[in-house]
This record gives sequence, C-alpha cells and structure tokens, in this order.
Amino acid sequence: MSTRNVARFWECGRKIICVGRNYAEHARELKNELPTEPVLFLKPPTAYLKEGSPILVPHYSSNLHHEVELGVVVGKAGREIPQTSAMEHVAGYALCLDMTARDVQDQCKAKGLPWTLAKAFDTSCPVSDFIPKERIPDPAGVELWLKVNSVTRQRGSTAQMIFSVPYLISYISGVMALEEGDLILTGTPKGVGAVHEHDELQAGIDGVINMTFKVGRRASEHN
Ligand SMILES: O=C(O)/C=C/C(=O)CC(=O)C(=O)O
Ligand SMILES: [Mg+2]
Repeated sequence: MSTRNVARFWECGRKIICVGRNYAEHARELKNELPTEPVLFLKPPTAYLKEGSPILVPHYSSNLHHEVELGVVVGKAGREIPQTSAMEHVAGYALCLDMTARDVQDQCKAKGLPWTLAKAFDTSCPVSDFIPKERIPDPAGVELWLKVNSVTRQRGSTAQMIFSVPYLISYISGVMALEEGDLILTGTPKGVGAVHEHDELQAGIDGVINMTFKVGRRASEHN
C-alpha cells in the first residue's frame, strides 16, 4: 500500500479495532471496573464517515452517545509486535468518534451479548483527515475535546490512558495481524453523552486538527 493510500485510510477497507475503558474516569462514569487488560471490539469499514456527511442515528436506538478518541493509523503490517518497536508501525493519527448506541449496549451487556449493534452500525466511526506522525511527536501528550452545539462535553489528555499506544499495538498484534491502513481507536475520556438529530458535533486536537459533523437519521429505503 502506498503512502498516499495510507493517508486515505478510510478508503482502504481495513479493519477498525477499538479499545474500551482505557480512561479510568470514563470507566467510572459508566460504573465499570478498571480493566486489567485492554477491552477490544471491532467496527467494519462501513462505519467510516468523512466530514460533509451526517452521522445517522440507528433506527433501533434512542440514546446515541458521542465518544471522542485518538485514532492510530497503522503504516506497517505486523504480528506479535514488541512494545519497543511498536511506534515503527504507526503511519500517523486521526481524530475519531466512536459513536455508541448506549441503550443498545446496556441491553447487550445485561444479556451477555456482543456490542456489535451498539458500536458497528453504518456511520459509527466519523474520522478526521489523516494526521502525519510528525504532527504528533508524543501520542501520550494529546489534548482531545468535543463540543455539542458549541457546548464543551469532553476534554481530556491521552496522558490519562491506562494502556499506552505502544502497549496497545503490541497487545492487539498478539491477537490479530495488524495491516497497513488499519485504524486503532484508543478509548474515550470522560464526558460521554447523548446526541440527537440536527445536533452539530465539533471535535479537535489542540493545535493540530478539528472537524464538524451533523447528526441525521437514515430515511428508510423500503418506503
Ligand atoms: O462498558 C461500558 O459500559 C461501555 C464501554 C465503552 O463503550 C467503551 C468505549 O468504547 C470506550 O471506553 O471508549
Ligand atoms: Mg470508545
């Protein structure tokens, strides 16, 4: 895969690997215990959304939540990558939203079922443009923020992550091969909350990038 294609990672059709409960204050706000190893789940490539198109509330949810996260774009494939060389596999970053149907997730948790309906629906992964690695010299020193209708909901530093980016790359690559163009969502800081149709979400990394998405609802294709 060429450098140009990694820069358009959302077109590569690669996997999106998400880490959950990676910030203590967020784990506590949802009344979860702190993890002793990373909590992983996946989103399909159809979850990708670029600026200019709306986030679509799934028809089966009435409590869609925002989660702003640092995304890590994989630039070099690997398996069982040691932490010491993990950063060599990073091409760059993206600002990402892990849109979550919280009501559905709560039902899945209560029934002991996977989170696919809550996390993997179309448009559940809005992403910024590709951020080259040089723009973020230290992934543990990134300030993320998110506003809904101009009101700040989330602000947090990746310094608060329980598991670091090199640890996550090493851990994930011991479970599944990482491929060029894969995206790793590294978890959200505290402050998650509901969004509704017509809301406007703005998110940013201080001094690096910002992005805006509207919330819409999918018109039925069968009427
Ligand atoms: O366990 C829960 O109630 C919710 C967990 C998440 O949604 C995890 C994340 O996606 C995250 O922490 O970013
Ligand atoms: Mg998340």
